[in-house]
Amino acid sequence: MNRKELLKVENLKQYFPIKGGIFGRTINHVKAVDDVTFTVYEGETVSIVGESGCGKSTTGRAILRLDEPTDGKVEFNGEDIVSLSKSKLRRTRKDMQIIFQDPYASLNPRQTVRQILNEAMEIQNVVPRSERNDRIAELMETVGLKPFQADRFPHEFSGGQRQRIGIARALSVDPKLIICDEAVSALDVSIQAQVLNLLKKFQREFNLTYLFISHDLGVVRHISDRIIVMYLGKIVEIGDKDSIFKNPQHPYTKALLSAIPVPDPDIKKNRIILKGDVPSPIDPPEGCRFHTRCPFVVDKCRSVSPELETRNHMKKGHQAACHFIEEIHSGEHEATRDLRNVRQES
Ligand SMILES: Nc1ncnc2c1ncn2[C@@H]1O[C@H](COP(=O)(O)OP(=O)(O)OP(=O)(O)O)[C@@H](O)[C@H]1O
Repeated sequence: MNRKELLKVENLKQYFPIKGGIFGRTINHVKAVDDVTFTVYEGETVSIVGESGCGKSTTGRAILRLDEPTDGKVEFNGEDIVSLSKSKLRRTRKDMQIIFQDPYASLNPRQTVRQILNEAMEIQNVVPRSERNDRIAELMETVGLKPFQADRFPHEFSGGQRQRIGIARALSVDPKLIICDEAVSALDVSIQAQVLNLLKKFQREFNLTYLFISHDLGVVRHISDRIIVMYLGKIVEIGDKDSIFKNPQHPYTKALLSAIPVPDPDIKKNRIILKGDVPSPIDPPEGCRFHTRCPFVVDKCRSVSPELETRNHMKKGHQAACHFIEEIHSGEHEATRDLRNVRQES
């Protein structure tokens, strides 16, 4: 089946300047996103995962041009987003919505829900004024709220209900893509499940595409078709959900997954504890960015940056950026050999 490419991100870079000195000149840059390329197909959910600070949110913001990207290309529905004029961008934004982690911070506390939804439709000019109240009642019901609650203010709702309002606002303009930036992270687990199920239902009903940004691998496992793993501004692995969860290739992905708690105490996991902290994105390590924390590091990793690639034992579309994917997989990497020898000796 030929899937339609809805979003194409190519060599995206987002460097934030650091100003200093008495003249406030740019003295350095935070390389928050550094040469990121991926495609999102219509109707799928692609998640971006990784530790705090790896560049997930920055990627989402750069795609929407909430921050102007430093370099690279973002193509949405065949249109080059980066070179659009402000007025054309405003029109295209109708099709690309974002839901944030904290719905309270993103909803104007002085507006009723009706005003909030009205404003979204007004800006995008999607529903004639005379039909807006009907549309608002319909939207409220769609997200599991009562139409009369539209005359209440955001503080009169619970966290889960507020997130439903955030979703209603995104849906009000009939978008194609919704970027969910830690959209359920602040909610209780049971409410999280409700909101995730709602998002899945809308995806089927309205043929929506999601770019789902989250640090929570449990949530990501539930919602994703494909997963992108980021480390220090770069993609280290990309693949469909099963490939990533059942057959992770990059040592960083293996470490992330090994840290997920297992409910059954009889199941023992080989937890990979990463040494040290994530280095600064101002001065990222040479070669492979993960080498300072990698249990398999050898000299080559310190100088040569690995490309994303697929090896024979990997499924089509599954790529990882590590020089030693095959050796680690087969247990022939010198670090795995050393570990085995230690085990045999003891
Ligand atoms: N406007 C900005 N100016 C300077 N640095 C920024 C800015 N926005 C983000 N950064 C830096 O860019 C890096 C990536 O941040 P980003 O928020 O994208 O990470 P993240 O993976 O989404 O993590 P989190 O889940 O904690 O938000 C971090 O080092 C952050 O401090």
